[in-house]
Amino acid sequence: MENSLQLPVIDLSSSDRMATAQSIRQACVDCGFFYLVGHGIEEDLFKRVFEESKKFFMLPLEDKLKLFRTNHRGYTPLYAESLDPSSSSRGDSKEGFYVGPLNDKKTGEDLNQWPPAGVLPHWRSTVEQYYRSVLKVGVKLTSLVALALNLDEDFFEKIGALDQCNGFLRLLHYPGEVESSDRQIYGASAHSDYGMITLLAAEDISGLQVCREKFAQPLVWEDVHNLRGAFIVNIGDMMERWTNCLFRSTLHRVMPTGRDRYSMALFLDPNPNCLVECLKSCCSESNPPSLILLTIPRMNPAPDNLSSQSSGVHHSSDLNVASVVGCGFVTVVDYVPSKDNILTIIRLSF
Ligand SMILES: O=C(O)CCC(=O)C(=O)O
Ligand SMILES: [Fe+2]
Repeated sequence: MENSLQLPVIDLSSSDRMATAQSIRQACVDCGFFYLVGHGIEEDLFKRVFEESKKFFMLPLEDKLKLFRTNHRGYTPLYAESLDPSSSSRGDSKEGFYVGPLNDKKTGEDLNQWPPAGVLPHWRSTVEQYYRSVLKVGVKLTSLVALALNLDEDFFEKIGALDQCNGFLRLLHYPGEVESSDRQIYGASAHSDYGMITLLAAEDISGLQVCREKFAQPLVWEDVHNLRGAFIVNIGDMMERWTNCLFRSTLHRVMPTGRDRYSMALFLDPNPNCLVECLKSCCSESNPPSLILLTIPRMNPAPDNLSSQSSGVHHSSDLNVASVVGCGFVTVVDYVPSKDNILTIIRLSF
């Protein structure tokens, strides 16, 4: 049964930071999703960046493919990925364009790819302006998230999570017309996001759904509607891990609506060198850390086209986690294959 979900509204501009932090805590514990208003980004900037995004996706495929994703930046064509590898669909019916950190502080180089200025003259400046603005909002929000966890507001900065700020902006286009198929087609199949927080801006077309109980059967999906001018914010897996599952990294997906849909997601990920471990304030003797990280040597050869997968529940044929841990109830939460090892994050139920 599909219902509509009323998300709480958080005002980033409120002067009562403690009250705002408390509302964020409630939202993250209840559902892991909320609307963010008072963020200070002008409507005109959203409008301009959506216009540029549409211009890019309207280019001939061969031009877009010249910017095919490398270094996690650039174009990903329709059906190129499936966020839920267990789904039987042919791939997600969406195309995207990733923009990473604007310059690498270590090397000074910009690894991003940009459409040629001769083709889209305002593209780079508009997208860069939006990237900087939304990243600033995201960083400001992390200080409130820290307060919401009874931590110092610069906690995530102090532990290095925000070093060389690892924000990835993804422009997305879900075509209105999808191939006819006897299999279910998803715009984005069920997944949770990997990082700390995600800030999503979507045009006024629905399609986003969340499932508040990712381990329930059957899964219940609820529509999330757009709130004009607001970001839809959600908690990612790393934040769930920091908080010992107190803050929820909620399963979500995008369904085709029959109309073209454009959205842009900023994924604020922790710096890759930052150790994400259960916060002291989120565990105790009676509430031990419930997510455990295991590195298991591979028994089967790795496929050539490895990509890390992390979301929802994954089952792997070449590992038997329960026997490794010797514990009755084990759910594989994340599953990150590499050439020689499988990094697996499991949830223990005692
Ligand atoms: O486009 C949307 O509404 C959601 C996109 C999303 O969930 C993602 O890319 O992770
Ligand atoms: Fe997502």
